[in-house]
Parts: sequence; C-alpha cells; structure tokens
Amino acid sequence: MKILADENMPYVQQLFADLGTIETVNGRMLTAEQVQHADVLLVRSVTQVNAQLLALNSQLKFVGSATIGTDHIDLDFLASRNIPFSNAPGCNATAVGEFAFIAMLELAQRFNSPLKGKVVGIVGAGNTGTAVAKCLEAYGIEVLLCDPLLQQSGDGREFVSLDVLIARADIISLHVPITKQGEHKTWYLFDEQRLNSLKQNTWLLNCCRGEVIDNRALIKFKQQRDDVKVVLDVWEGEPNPMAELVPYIEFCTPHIAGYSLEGKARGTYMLYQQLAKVLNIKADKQMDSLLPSLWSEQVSVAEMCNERALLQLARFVYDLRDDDELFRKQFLNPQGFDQMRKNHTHRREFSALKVGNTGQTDVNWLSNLGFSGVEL
Ligand SMILES: NC(=O)c1ccc[n+]([C@@H]2O[C@H](COP(=O)([O-])OP(=O)(O)OC[C@H]3O[C@@H](n4cnc5c(N)ncnc54)[C@H](O)[C@@H]3O)[C@@H](O)[C@H]2O)c1
Ligand SMILES: O=C(O)[C@H](O)[C@H](O)COP(=O)(O)O
Repeated sequence: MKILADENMPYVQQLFADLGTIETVNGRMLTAEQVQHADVLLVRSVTQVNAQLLALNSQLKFVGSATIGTDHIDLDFLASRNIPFSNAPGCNATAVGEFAFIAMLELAQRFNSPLKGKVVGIVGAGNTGTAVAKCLEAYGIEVLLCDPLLQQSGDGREFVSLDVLIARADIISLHVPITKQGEHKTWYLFDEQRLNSLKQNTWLLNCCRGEVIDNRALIKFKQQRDDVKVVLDVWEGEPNPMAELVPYIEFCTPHIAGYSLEGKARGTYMLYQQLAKVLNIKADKQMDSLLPSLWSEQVSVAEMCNERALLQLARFVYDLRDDDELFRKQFLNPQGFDQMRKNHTHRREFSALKVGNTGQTDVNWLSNLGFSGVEL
C-alpha cells in the first residue's frame, strides 16, 4: 500500500510504517502525477484536495487531513467517488486555546492593562472557542459566547448576538470556520463596517482563518484607530500576508496557533485510528509514547502573586514573543511563511509542565488551566 503524506506531518513513520510504504511530499506543491498511485493520502491545510488533484488516481482508499478546518477539501467530490475521508476535529483545540490565552496575557503586559477584570467575547464556540473559554474561566475571566448555529441546535450554554458581544467585550477572539455562503457566512465577517463598530480599546485576535477579517479594511481601520490592538495568527492570502498590515499588528505568527507538538501528534494519531477503521485492523500504537519530555519537567510555585507571574509561567512553556520576532524578520523572504511553519517544532502545551506547589496559597486552579500535577 502506498501512503503519500505531507512532509510537515510529524509521527507518520512511527504510526503508519507498518501499514505500507510512505512517501513524504511538499503539500503546497502536490500534483496529480504524484498522487496517481497513492492508496492513502494524508494532507494538511495547504493541500487543495479536489477533482484536479485526484484526476489520475482510481485506487485511493482513504484521504485524511490532520487539521480541524476542511475548507481545503472538496468533500462532495470525495463522497461522489466513495473515498472515505476524515479530518481531526479538536486535535489542536487546546493549542489554539492556550495560544489565544497567552496572547491576551502578553497584550495585558505590554499595555499595562490587566486581563483580570476584562470581558472576553468568543465568536464561534466549537472546539477551539471552548478551549479558550476554559483557560479564561480557570483564571476567573468573564466570557461571552456568540455562536448562532450552536444556539439554534440547542446547546445549553448562554449565547449573545455578535452586536451585543462587540458592544460588551473588551477582547474579541475569533474561532469560526471559513464559510462563503448562508446566513452565518464568515468570509469578511469583520468587514469595514464591523471593524468600525469596535468599541474603544478593544483587543481583537484572529486564530481561525485569515479571510474572516477583511485585511485591507483592517489596514485602513488601524490607520485611524491605534486604540484597537490586534493579534493575527492567520492572514488573508497566506502564505503572503499583506506587508503593509504587519506593522499594525501587535503579535504576528505564521498560522501556528494550533502547532503544539501535542496538537500535531493528536492530528496524525486520529488519522491513524480512522485509517485502521477503514482497513478494519486494530490500531495498537499509543500516542503518549510519541511525545518527548519538556526541557524542564517541573517547576515549583509558592504562590501566583500577580498576572506577571502567570505570564512567566506560561512563557516557560511557550514564549509568543520569539515567534513574533521571527515572523517580522522572515515573512517577506521567499517561502518565509512556510519555512517558519515547517520549522515550528518547539511548542508544547501547558500539560507538558508539572507545577508543584510549595507555598500556603492554593494554586490548584492552575490545573484547570491545563498544567499537570498541581498539588497542595
Ligand atoms: N490557527 C490555527 O492554527 C487553527 C487551528 C485550528 C483551527 N483553526 C481554524 O479555526 C476554525 C474553528 O475551529 P474549531 O475546532 O473551533 O471548529 P468547530 O467546528 O469545533 O467550531 C466552530 C464553531 O463556529 C461556529 N460558527 C460558524 N459560523 C459562525 C458565525 N457566523 N458566527 C459565530 N459562530 C459561527 C460553528 O457553529 C461552530 O460551533 C477551524 O475551522 C479552522 O479554520 C485554526
Ligand atoms: O485547521 C486547522 O486544524 C489548522 O488551521 C491547522 O493548524 C493548520 O495547520 P496545517 O495543516 O496548515 O499544517
């Protein structure tokens, strides 16, 4: 069996080698000729899987995408060819949740304006939106959710409209899929008009898809509204963000909010499990054995005296400033955006760090935030 896999998908060898011959490819440049003799195709978000890509292949048994988003997959076409497909819902939700939370702590530090006491509005309350809410609620932050689709489907949580969210939230974090049609389409959800409706000093974070914000309108908006602070992990026109936009953004990253080692491993592992189902074989490998230890496994905390201490603890696991600095240096290089993504192998989730408690103050809430082993 020939397994064709994106070269940026870690742990493919460890999980799939027993099932066939693996060939790794550049997912953005993949051609119909390369796919011609594949039995299994494993992709990431940069590969458009459609009639054109599969034109020469008549033997494909499975397509897997180690991602949450499926906007790069022609699902109707795969169904018409009876090719089983699976993505990896939720695989990197914790990574995105922690990324957004850390970005909020970084903004708070930079602008000397504490996160504690602010109201955060989350647009899209699915896996990643819920993961952000979990971090925020662990820290005692009020969260507003806007998700008309979940609201209509009977989700028991409390929801508000987007207008109410914009009016009430000090911080807005975007977590919707990209959709181009329908009543709740998200393409340019934040267009010129909506950007202009942001209240003074709002912080706006986009960790979902670049085109949820009209990036040209954002440049124009930021030229007038320095009070609004923006964090972008995703960009209109990736892998070529608009160069004029970058100086207006507080923290810039190359679509890596979901790129924790844990998130990537979960994505590949979920595809391994799905392929095993399709092939009707037992998936007997374990995911935990794939992950290395963090460079320091444990820290001891006497008390979490202020927000800066919390940020220091978060930076111990992931320092967003490093990625932002690298982005500004490299995003204009040829293939710079994709190179940064390819080389992004250092990030861990909070759970990789055990936090011991050596003081009298209760810091057990850190375990709700995701850290391991918090004990009194
Ligand atoms: N930056 C990254 O690295 C990264 C990582 C993971 C996911 N993503 C992107 O984030 C998106 C969301 O991921 P997820 O796991 O939370 O997906 P999900 O499907 O679990 O949740 C998305 C939610 O958005 C809601 N929604 C759709 N249209 C909406 C609208 N107009 N207003 C408000 N809510 C709306 C849906 O009802 C759903 O509950 C993915 O589709 C993907 O595009 C990016
Ligand atoms: O949709 C997703 O899961 C994310 O956007 C994902 O992190 C994208 O990563 P890629 O597949 O491009 O490596």
